[in-house]
Amino acid sequence: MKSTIVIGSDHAGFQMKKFIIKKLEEAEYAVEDKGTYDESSVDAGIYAAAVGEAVAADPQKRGILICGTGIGMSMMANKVKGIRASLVSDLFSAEMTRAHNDANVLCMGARIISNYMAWEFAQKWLATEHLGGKYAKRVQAMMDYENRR
Ligand SMILES: O=C(CO)[C@H](O)[C@H](O)[C@H](O)COP(=O)(O)O
Repeated sequence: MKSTIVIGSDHAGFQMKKFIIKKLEEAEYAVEDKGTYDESSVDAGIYAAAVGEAVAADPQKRGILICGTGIGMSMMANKVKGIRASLVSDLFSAEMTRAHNDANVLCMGARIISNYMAWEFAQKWLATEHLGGKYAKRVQAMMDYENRR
């Protein structure tokens, strides 16, 4: 069964988010949209936290966050315990952030890449499994550090 995708954006990412939701639904993913719901100016962190908390609460879910650059979204999402959010603007990183880093949230910048690039990266990210082995040990070390703090 396909993962449920929890998605969020600020005003700068709103149009790209609409495009990605349509593509996800066409690809038969269940989508939970945490907002924002129009192009009025908002603070991205609210939506990053909402998506991060939903993904942290359910390991079956994956998150996608879109703002102007993806930077603020990734910073905020990574403050949620259990979240490994990656800012991606190329296909290789989209693959590696799953294969090596087991990222559970994908962040992209609507002022950096096109809608079609974002969908290519999202598809690659969703289709790639974590490789486990030495990479799982490294991810676990990261999570152990988070849990000790
Ligand atoms: O990093 C960001 C959010 O935390 C963004 O790139 C925002 O989308 C960007 O800062 C929004 O800028 P605006 O001038 O308010 O449109």
